[in-house]
Amino acid sequence: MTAPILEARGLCKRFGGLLANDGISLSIEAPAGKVVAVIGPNGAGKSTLFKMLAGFLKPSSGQVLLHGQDITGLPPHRIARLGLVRTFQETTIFPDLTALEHVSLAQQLHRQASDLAVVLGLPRARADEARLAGAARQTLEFMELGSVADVAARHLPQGLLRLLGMAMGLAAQPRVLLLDEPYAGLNNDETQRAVALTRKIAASGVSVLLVEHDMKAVMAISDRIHVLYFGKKIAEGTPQEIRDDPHVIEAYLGQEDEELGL
Ligand SMILES: Nc1ncnc2c1ncn2[C@@H]1O[C@H](COP(=O)(O)OP(=O)(O)OP(=O)(O)O)[C@@H](O)[C@H]1O
Repeated sequence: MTAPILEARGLCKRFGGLLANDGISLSIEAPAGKVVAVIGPNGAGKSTLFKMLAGFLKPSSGQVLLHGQDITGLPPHRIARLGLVRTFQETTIFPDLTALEHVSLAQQLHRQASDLAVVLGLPRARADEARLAGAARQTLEFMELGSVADVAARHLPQGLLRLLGMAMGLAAQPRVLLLDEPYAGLNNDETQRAVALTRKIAASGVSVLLVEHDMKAVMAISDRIHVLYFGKKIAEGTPQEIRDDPHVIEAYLGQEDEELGL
């Protein structure tokens, strides 16, 4: 049997007296290219889970496995090199750099030539430079950002900045891409565009794990959904199963800012 693409086993995170994640287990099974969502009311522990998966927080206990390899507690850059990449947030975007420069920067994570070879201008490093420049443009084209490649980030609207963040994640050539609230703050058209591009990413063979409050988008895009509530996982299933789950409906009752799209 092949190992799951990504697996969390009994992840716990304690902040003082608060158990923000209480034994969370989930897995993304092969084949690659699925979209899996983690939902839950505010404070349920979704961001904490994501941070542990990507190495930004050390679990109090539990394990994270990527393609069967234990990556628990590794730093984010090592996890990214192994293929699990969390998208860049707007705070990682530099106003004066162009879209292309952002993707090129993100690629540095995965450059094959050693830094020394680059400094010495060795042929292998120069060949790498050319290959990377081509790949950066391709990534922008893939995300339908080709026409704004040379536009400074300060001139890009929110919807395109979000796509640029995804393009930067893709530049690291992930096998699993973690998207943290990819549609938050986007208008309807921007959300539809971002959802379509998320699908395109998954169709290209990259497994996508996302945390999102926009239930309409989550229900439309997810193959599988995991629901957190006060640090515990209370449900897992297809969008239809989640919509019909009485525990989930109960957890969401009284939430004013979120709807299950029932
Ligand atoms: N660094 C921290 N120190 C102390 N408590 C924290 C820390 N990070 C998160 N928490 C707490 O852990 C709980 C879970 O927070 P988390 O951000 O993971 O929830 P969430 O589901 O992502 O919420 P939201 O949907 O509002 O982003 C909350 O009660 C939060 O206040």
